[in-house]
Amino acid sequence: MHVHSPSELPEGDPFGAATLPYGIFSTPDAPDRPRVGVRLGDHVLDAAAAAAAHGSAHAGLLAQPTLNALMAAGRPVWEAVRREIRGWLQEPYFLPLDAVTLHLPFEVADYVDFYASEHHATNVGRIFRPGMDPLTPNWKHLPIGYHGRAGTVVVSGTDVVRPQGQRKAPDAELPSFGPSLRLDIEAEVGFVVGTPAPAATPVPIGEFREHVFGVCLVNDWSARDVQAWEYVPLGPFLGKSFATSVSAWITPLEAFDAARTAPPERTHPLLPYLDDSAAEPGGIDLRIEVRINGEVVSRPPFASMYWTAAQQLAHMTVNGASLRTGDLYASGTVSGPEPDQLGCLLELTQGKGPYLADGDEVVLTAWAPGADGARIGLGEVRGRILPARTA
Ligand SMILES: O=C(O)/C=C/C(=O)CC(=O)CC(=O)O
Ligand SMILES: [Ca+2]
Ligand SMILES: [Mg+2]
Repeated sequence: MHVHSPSELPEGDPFGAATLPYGIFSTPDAPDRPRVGVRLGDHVLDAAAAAAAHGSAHAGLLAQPTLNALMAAGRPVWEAVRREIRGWLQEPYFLPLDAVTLHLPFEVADYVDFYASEHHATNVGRIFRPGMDPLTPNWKHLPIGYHGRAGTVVVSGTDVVRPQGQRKAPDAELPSFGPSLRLDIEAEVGFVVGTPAPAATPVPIGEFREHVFGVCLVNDWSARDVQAWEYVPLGPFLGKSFATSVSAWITPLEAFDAARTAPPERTHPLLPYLDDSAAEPGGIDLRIEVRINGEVVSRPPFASMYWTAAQQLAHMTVNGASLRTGDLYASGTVSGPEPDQLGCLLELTQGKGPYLADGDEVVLTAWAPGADGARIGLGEVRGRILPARTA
């Protein structure tokens, strides 16, 4: 039942031979045998079958139901496997993408969400804290983040039930309980940790590549009414923990080498552990598109992010916190300087709404320039809102 991949992909296909993202798939005839697949165009390489047929030393890693074993194996193995996969692209181990089921690609260990877009932080600060400085005094000195809920990270295509909770309108005397009336999206880019790090051994900026396996798209669904009432003084909690969607494909970090770009100029001196002036350019020129019910509502530019993923990893571990295979950290909402580059409805509607309605479907896509005119895609992250389950 395997087929050959298409020998020619359309020019500029974001899933060409320069991308080759990893995912976990199963087929209808073997639904309980999820395994590693690699996307090429609109086909999936059955990497487990190809590895077994070739007697690859990595066949065991590719027959797993999650990417965690491969991710834990470390960069030399990641590079060896990628070389092997390139050698299998002309072979008959492919399945049509629409004939497989895609699963959550890795077991999420911890989930951290940052707040790294200066434009987003400024806009949200103005809306949530009018009359105060929109950027808090720490913002330019450290990448602000919070710990999210790893167990509610879901794969693209999973429906999202409208959350319920406490919310209090500014003019109401008391809080009330019910379905969120301000359900929002947050367009973000996620980084997936492969190589773990023991406690008390901070990961310097220069070691980012040794630890980060790949990149995905993230939609950090946010109930703004719940969030605005609950977050003082400890930050986001139930307003964001009900669901976080990730793409089914994890694109290897090195696929973005040609898209590396310098982050915006730093306006404040950085402590040495965050100083990236001598490191490889930490930004990535990823262009995101946000669609709601098929219509493009925004094009957030990831290159505009103030804090880089390498700085975020250095900051996450500088206190001695360990890293585990499967740790996911997201960039924070990606918003650019222009009104059509904002990464959430809170900003796109200047806090006035409308927010998501039941039945709305949100799709995030993104691509970055590769070498020789290629496009490097991130897999889409798709989610539809289902009505709240009220009693
Ligand atoms: O500034 C606030 O009070 C709230 C900020 C957010 O909701 C943003 C958040 O989750 C972090 C991010 O995605 O940038
Ligand atoms: Ca977020
Ligand atoms: Mg979330």
